[in-house]
Parts: sequence; C-alpha cells; structure tokens
Amino acid sequence: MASRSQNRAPRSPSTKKESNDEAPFDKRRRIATSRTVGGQTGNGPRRQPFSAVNNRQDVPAAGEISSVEGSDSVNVEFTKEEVEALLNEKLKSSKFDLKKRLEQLTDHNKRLKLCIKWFQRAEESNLLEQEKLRNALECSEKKCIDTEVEMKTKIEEIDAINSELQKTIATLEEKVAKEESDKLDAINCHRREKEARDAAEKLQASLSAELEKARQDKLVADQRVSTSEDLYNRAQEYNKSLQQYNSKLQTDLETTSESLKRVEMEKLTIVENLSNLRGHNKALQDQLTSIKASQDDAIKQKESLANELKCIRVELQQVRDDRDRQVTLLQASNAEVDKYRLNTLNSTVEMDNLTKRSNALEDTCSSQKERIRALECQLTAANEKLKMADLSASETRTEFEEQKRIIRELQDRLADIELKVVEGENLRKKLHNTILELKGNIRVFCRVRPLLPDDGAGTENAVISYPTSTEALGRGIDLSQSGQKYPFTFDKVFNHEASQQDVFVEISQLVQSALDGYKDLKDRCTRICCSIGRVCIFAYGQTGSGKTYTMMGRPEAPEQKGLIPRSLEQIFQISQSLQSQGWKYKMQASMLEIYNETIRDLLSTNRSSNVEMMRTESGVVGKQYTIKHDANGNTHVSDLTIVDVCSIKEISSLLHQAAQSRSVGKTQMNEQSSRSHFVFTLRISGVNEGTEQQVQGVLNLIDLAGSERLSRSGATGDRLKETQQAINKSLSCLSDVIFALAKKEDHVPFRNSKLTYLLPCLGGDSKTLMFVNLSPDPSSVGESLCSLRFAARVNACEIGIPRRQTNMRISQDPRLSYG
Ligand SMILES: Nc1ncnc2c1ncn2[C@@H]1O[C@H](COP(=O)(O)OP(=O)(O)OP(=O)(O)O)[C@@H](O)[C@H]1O
Repeated sequence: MASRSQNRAPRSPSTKKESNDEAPFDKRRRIATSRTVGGQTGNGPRRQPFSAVNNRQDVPAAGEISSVEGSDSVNVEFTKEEVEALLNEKLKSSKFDLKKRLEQLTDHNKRLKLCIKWFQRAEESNLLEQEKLRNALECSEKKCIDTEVEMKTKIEEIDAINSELQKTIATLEEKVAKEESDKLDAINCHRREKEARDAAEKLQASLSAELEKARQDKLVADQRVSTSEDLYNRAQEYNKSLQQYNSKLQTDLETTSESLKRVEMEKLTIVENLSNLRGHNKALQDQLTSIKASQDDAIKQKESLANELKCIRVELQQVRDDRDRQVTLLQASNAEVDKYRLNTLNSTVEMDNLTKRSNALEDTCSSQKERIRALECQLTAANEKLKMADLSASETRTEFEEQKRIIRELQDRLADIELKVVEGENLRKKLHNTILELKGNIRVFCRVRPLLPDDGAGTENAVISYPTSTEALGRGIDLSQSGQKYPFTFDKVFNHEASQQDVFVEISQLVQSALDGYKDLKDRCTRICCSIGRVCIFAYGQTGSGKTYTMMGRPEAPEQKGLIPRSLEQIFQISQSLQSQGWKYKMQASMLEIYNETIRDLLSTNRSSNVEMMRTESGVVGKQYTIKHDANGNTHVSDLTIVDVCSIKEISSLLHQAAQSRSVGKTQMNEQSSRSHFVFTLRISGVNEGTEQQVQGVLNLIDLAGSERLSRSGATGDRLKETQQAINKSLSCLSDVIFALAKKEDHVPFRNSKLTYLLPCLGGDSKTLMFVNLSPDPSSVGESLCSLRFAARVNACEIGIPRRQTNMRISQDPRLSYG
C-alpha cells in the first residue's frame, strides 16, 4: 500500500524538509480524525483497544507483526468486533510524541494489512463456497426441474392412459350395460314370447278342446238338428196328418152337418117321426155327445198337438238359434283358431327370429364378455401399470420432496452465506473505504506514453527515467532537463509499457466506490441508510501526451479500450452481480464538452442547440447552459440531456454519438485538435429493498484539454496568437480551479468559470484520481516538467500541507504558467 507520507513535492532542496516532516504528520492527523468520527457514528458495540486483540494467541502481537508481515502463510483470524475495534482504534500517544505516533500508526497499518489479508482470504473462501453452493444449488435445481418435468410427463402420460382407459371402460361398461339391458329385454321378450306361446299353446289346446267340444256340440247339435228336423218333419207330417184329419174332421163335420141337416130333416121327418124317432134322436144325441166328446178330444188333441207343435217350433227355433249361435261360435272359434293359427305362425316366426336374435345376442354377449374379459385384463394391467406409476410417482415425489428439502437446506445455507456475504460485503466496503481513505481522497497517477514515430529525435531514456530504489519503485519518476534531474513521486507511475488493463486494475477499486458508496448518511426520519459515492477520474497533460488514449482508448481494439469503457463495463457487471443481493440500480448518463467557457451538450439530439453554440462562438449571444451546485455537493447543468442507461451497449452507442457530436462541433468550429474538456457523468442510484440501504453514486470521467504545442497546432499569425492566449487562459484557470479545490479552499478562483463543473468532483466528499500524462518526446520536456510540478503540488496538497503554505494562486506560480 502506498503511504501518503511518500507523496511529496519535487525533492528540491527547498521542499525536501517540508514534504518529509510536515506532510505525513498532517495526513495522519486527518485519517485519525476521520476514523474517530467513523467510530463515533458507528452503531456496533464499542470495543476494547486492539491491545486486547493482541492478547489473543492467534493474532500476532504488534512486535511480531513486522516479522510475519511478509509471510502470507500466517493465518490470523479477526472477529467483526476486532475489525471494528481496529477501525475505531485511536492513537494513544501524545499529540506531540510524533515518533511514538508514527510507530503506532505503522503498527496500526500493519495490523490493518493483516486484517485486509485475512478479509481477502475470508472473502475468497466465501466466494468459493458461495460459488460451490450456487453450483450445487443450480445442479440440484436442474436435477429437480428435470425430475419434475419427467415426473410431470410420466404423470401426464399415465393420466392420459388412465383417462383413455377409463373412457374405454366407461364406454365398454355402457355397452355392456346396454347389451345387458338388451339381453334382459330380449330375455324378457323371449320369456314373454314363451309365456305367450305357452298361453297360446294352452289357448290353442283349450281352443282345440273347445273346438272338439264345439265339434261334438255341433255333432250333438247336428244330431239334435237332424232329430229336430226329423221331429219337425214328423211334426209336419203329424200336422199334415192332423190337418188332413182336421180337414177330414171338417169334411166329417160337414158331412155330419149335412147329415145333421139331413138328420134334422129327417128329424123333421123324424119329429114327425119324432116320437118315432125320439128314441132315435136320443140315440143320435148320444152319438152326437160322443162325437162332441170325441171332437173335444180331437180339439184337445189338436190344441195339445198345436202346443206341442208350438213347443217344437220354439224348440226348433231354439235349436236353430242354438245352431246359429253354435255356427257363429264355431265361426268365431274358427276365426279365432285361424287367428291363433296365424298368431302361432307369427309367434313361431317371431319366436324363430327371437331365438335367432337371442342366439345372436348370446353370441354378441359372449364376444362382449370375451372383450370385457380382455378389457378387464387390460384394465388390470393398466391398474398394475398405474400402481407402478403411482409407486414410481410417489418415489419420485419422495425424491422430489428430498430434493426440495435439500434445495431448502441449500437455500437456507445460501441465505446464510448471502447474509454472510452481505455482512462481508459491508465489511469489505468499510475496509475498502479505509484503504481508499488511507490512500487519500485525491490520488495522482503518472502515465508515460511510448515514443511515437512523430516524436522528435532522442529516446525516452534521455528525458524520463524510473528510480529503482525500493522506496520509489513503481512510484517514482525522474525527468531530466538541461542535465538536471527532477525527481517526483506519485501514488503510481506507469511507464510506456503499461497496458490499458494494467492501468485499469489500479483504478477499478475506486470505480467500485461509486457503486458501493463510502460515506453513510442516515436519514433520521426514515432511518434509511444512504451511502454517497462520488468518484472523479481525470486526465491532465499536454497535447498528445495520451489523455484520450488513457481515458477512452481505441474503441476498435478491445485490448486498447480506455478507462471510460472499462469502468462502465465494470459498473454494469458489478451492478448486475449485486442484483442477487437485492440491489437494484438506476443509471443515468450525460456527456458534455467545455470549450473556451462554452458548454456543448453532446447527447442533445436538437441540432438548434449546436447552432446556438455556433452563434455564441461567433459572438452572438445565445442560450447558455448554467452550472449549479446544490447543498449536497451535486452539480447540475440546466437543459443538459440525461439519458437512462441499462447496459454497456447503450453506453457504447452514447459514447459513439458523443464522439460524432464532438467531431461535428470541431468541424463547425474549424478546430484542428482537441482543445475541449470532455466530461462523462454517470449518476448511479441503487436501492436494496432487503436491507433498506441506498446508494447515490456519481462517476465523473474527464478528459481535459491539453496545452497546445503551438509548433504543431498548424495555426499561423493572429490565429496562432489567439489560440495560444485562449489555451493558456483556459489551462491556468483549470490549474487554479483544480488546485484550489484540491486544497478545499473556501475561495475558489474563477468560481464563475465553466471549469467549476469539476468542483464537486474534487471538493467535499469526492474521491479523485488524477492522471498526469507525459510524452517522452525530448522536445516537450518543458511541458512535461510543468505537468509534473503541478501534479506533485496537487498530490502534496491532499496529504495535508498546511493551508498557509500552499494558499496561493497557481496562476501566479511561474512554474505553472504556459506559453
Ligand atoms: N500508452 C500508449 N500506448 C500507445 N499509444 C499511445 C499511448 N498513449 C498515447 N498514445 C498515442 O499517442 C497519440 C496521442 O494520444 P492522445 O490523443 O490520447 O493524446 P491527448 O493527450 O489526448 O491529446 P489532446 O490533448 O490533443 O487530446 C495517439 O495516437 C495515441 O494513440
């Protein structure tokens, strides 16, 4: 770790004492103060001083630390409280006992180093374990999902088979039921037919019997009819004979009457002969009486015969009626017999049909039974299969439950680990901030570009060399001018061989600060903890020294990408990885260009704004963008286009748009080289819904205009003079602003200058990194010396040179005036 005490102004005899003695003292005091403040505001329990930590067997004592410091194998463990105690530790020694304070600080630094190493180890192991667990979880989840999918497909298949089978069973059952009901119907019908046939047979038998009886009756009736006919005939004959007898009797009567008459006549004759004939008369009367008696007898016989005839007639009529009835009955019987015969015939036919149908139904029934048996077999098999499937499903379910349990366990563990990671992350942030604080709020890196074919004669070694002493290795640079060597020390010096990646590695932690936030502001009302992270990285140096290369690089070659694209990539990558810890980030980008006190909005799609700028350039008063700084240290530029960005792709296209806008602007302004300051601002606002933390970050990446090397500007005459004056004014103004801000002066010169856009980047809570870019071209050694001196003063300013010693206008410093 670079000690701030080694950052000093050029080691010229006059400044040596100042940088060696006073600067470290002030810087330490500031760090100690910031820690004390942090210790007071921290919420954790206050801990014993680190002497208690030193008493632990596993933590080396202060004296031992130096002996084990270089060894990575020492496994010193820290608890959270120990770390907090270490962070909150105060210096015990007297303010004036500087040596002891220095020793204590050195000791404290060593313990902090140990702690950081321990923390890095712990973080690595945590990350490893997290990775492992995540892999295991992913594996399990994948397996589980596979099993689930497999199980679901199996269940679906089984369900489909089952439902199909059930449908088949249902239709079969319906069919069977229908067949059964048909069969029952047929059987009933058959039974009814049988009964009807039996009844018909019985009826037929009874009818046959009746027919027989009727036949017999008919025979009897025929016999009776014949006897009756005989009797009738006889009665007719008798009647005839009676009629004949009657007619005979009539005739007899007539003859008798005639005889009577004759008798009477005879009577008369007899009367006359009465007396004679009285006797005769009497005889005759007797005869008459007897005839009358015989007549009465005959009449009686006639009446009885008439009665008998009547009876016979009635009887005959009865017999006739009887016969007719019998005939009708016989006819009806015959008809019925015919009907029965027809019925029997029909019944027989129907019976045959029914027998056939019954047989067919029996056949169907037996085939259906066969089918039912087969289906039952199928059903049993399917049930078996279903059971098996159920069994395998339950097994799978058990396995699934087991997997779920494992996942839950893993999730619990993951949650634990995530909690640990969050805690670790917080600790890391704290340590990270401590490291950054130790490194200083303003750091200065020096980068020397390689010699280019266009550069003047000579070699890089002729003007720039790098000291190899342990103290200055990687941090020192010596510039030779006119045989005199000017040594400088910075936080880091990158030689011409340093790649873009080498440079980025050194700044990546600072970039991370914009995402993490490093200063906590607690809202008393909402109790929401908001971390502020303002980071500014800017490149300073003469024209052609490699500022744009450092900041932007060559976009067409990925390995030569500059800090801006690399930082933004890192920001997006980390913000995405922090999503798993509940962080949600919103990013907004804006890009502007400051040219001769004029601001150009590089993301503006409104061409008219450019036209206005052009008019402004040509003296016509146009719309000006105004810069405002609020109480929270935020900078706002009115009417500046701010674009929401979600991916590095969007940023790349915005950078492309800005580059195009810049080149159009340059063409419009008839510029030949880049004399404008390019400011890229990324505003980050992050919220963690889980922990209710918030982060407000601002990342300012600035490519400053370089001091024009007039010999190469291509300008001539008045134009050359004008250009020279404008650039000198701009740069001396810039130097003043940077220097005043770096010293956190109340009075900032050129407060109205557009360059005060840099004010919040450098002042207040901002963490600033300044790149001083150098060209190894021997012909520009003067400019290089100016840049190095300026950078060294900014560097020295931060480490705490008392204000009264540095409180002077840089523009008055002859070493920093250009041209
Ligand atoms: N580290 C380096 N490696 C290789 N080439 C470099 C390096 N630094 C700068 N260059 C090259 O040097 C040239 C000048 O660099 P660059 O344009 O970045 O300078 P600058 O300081 O931005 O100039 P200006 O102030 O005019 O914008 C470019 O061609 C660039 O590619």
